[in-house]
Amino acid sequence: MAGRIKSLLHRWSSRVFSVELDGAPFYFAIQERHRGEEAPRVFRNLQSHDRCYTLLVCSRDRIKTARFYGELKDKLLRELPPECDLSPMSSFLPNVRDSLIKGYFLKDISEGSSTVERLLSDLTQHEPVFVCSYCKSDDGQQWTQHLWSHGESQVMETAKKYYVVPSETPEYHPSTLNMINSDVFYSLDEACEVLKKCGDIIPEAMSVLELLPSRAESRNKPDFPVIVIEGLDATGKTTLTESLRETLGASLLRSPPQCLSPWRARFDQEPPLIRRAFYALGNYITAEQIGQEGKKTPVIVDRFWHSTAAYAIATAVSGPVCNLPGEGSEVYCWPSDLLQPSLVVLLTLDPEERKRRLRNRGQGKTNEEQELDHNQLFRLRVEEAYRRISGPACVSVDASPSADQVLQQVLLLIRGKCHL
Ligand SMILES: Nc1ncnc2c1ncn2[C@@H]1O[C@H](COP(=O)(O)OP(=O)(O)O)[C@@H](O)[C@H]1O
Ligand SMILES: Nc1ccn([C@H]2C[C@H](O)[C@@H](COP(=O)(O)OP(=O)(O)O)O2)c(=O)n1
Repeated sequence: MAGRIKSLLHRWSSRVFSVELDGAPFYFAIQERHRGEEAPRVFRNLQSHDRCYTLLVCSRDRIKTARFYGELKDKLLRELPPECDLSPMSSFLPNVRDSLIKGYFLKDISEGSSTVERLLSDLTQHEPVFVCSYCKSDDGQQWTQHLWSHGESQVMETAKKYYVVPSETPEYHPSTLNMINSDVFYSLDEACEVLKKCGDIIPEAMSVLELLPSRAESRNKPDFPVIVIEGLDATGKTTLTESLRETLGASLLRSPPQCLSPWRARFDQEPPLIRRAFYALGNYITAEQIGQEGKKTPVIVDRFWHSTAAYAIATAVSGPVCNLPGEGSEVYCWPSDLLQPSLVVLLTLDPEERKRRLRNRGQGKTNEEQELDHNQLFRLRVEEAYRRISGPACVSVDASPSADQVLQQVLLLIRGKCHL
């Protein structure tokens, strides 16, 4: 049996299930004996004839799993009767790294069960999906969970029923358990491995790999200072980086680099695992260019690893800032094989002023940038993740004064730190 499937079933009864309803997670666990606990929140208000299912996506191939997770949602929305409700869910072993398995929680309040059950049964036989169904116990108070048999692994546990009980909010938000090398990459090799494995399904991945430096550690340590400018969209990075280039006679680079532009939209459609590996590789290509340019002049860089990591972390976690990995977590550490800039400046801006600048500029935005607009919590998570990244940490600069005042402020910082 494949490793991931084995680990799913091994300690099955130690797993916690998290269902996200209206943006808030509800946790439940399973146990063999009926101990009289009340039913978890997600099951209250349900009638005996309502049917609930969890669908967990898990296979030995993590690329396939990541892609199928997205495809499954489209398939379910297309094929399920309209009386079905679908919410994101996950299952994990509390505080155990890489134990998170993502899936969907399905509530079916339609009259007949056959369409849904046929669809789910078909999925368990042919796709990397594990299905559990839930029934009200004989006394009408408790809910029980049954794991369905599965085509790939011939699960033997199906006869066993478990009682469903509420579970406490875990110490670490479940999404943080699988973050390292799935959402954020800490070496060129780890990110490359993901793209290599996608080569046969995404031919563009091979073109990206061809652009990569052969080795990560910069063979060309820059002689001149390297200054990175970070910040959310419309905080003034383009305006500032261009002024810095002129004032300092510097080279201006960006991440992702220009040479990746033809493929960016393609990778933006992919699930986080693949998309984040693409952006991570962009930083290594930019680092190579910094090495070249930094022999001749100071280098200004418009976005770099802070952006890659902050957006990835903030997207992987949902809810308020307290769900982020704690300050000082290894998640925020700079990759040891990536060139370290001399200074990283984070432009900060009041959300209303940022919106005004966005409106004035009036260009198209990435989905993530649109998300920043109408999802205040997401914006707060990105900003906080930026601040928590270390090695080098960023220095915040208020970007609300005039463009010239911001430039002067940043020049002061550069002169203080980089002896220019
Ligand atoms: N300090 C500033 N004060 C007022 N407007 C600014 C300032 N800096 C930039 N802008 C304007 O705000 C908009 C967004 O700036 P831009 O440099 O394109 O941001 P980014 O590159 O971070 O997306 C542009 O229309 C720009 O002219
Ligand atoms: N070095 C980088 C740069 C951007 N990204 C990702 C993070 C966000 O999803 C987008 C933001 O990029 P976008 O092009 O919208 O930003 P600008 O308009 O250049 O300010 O790209 C990244 O992961 N790594």
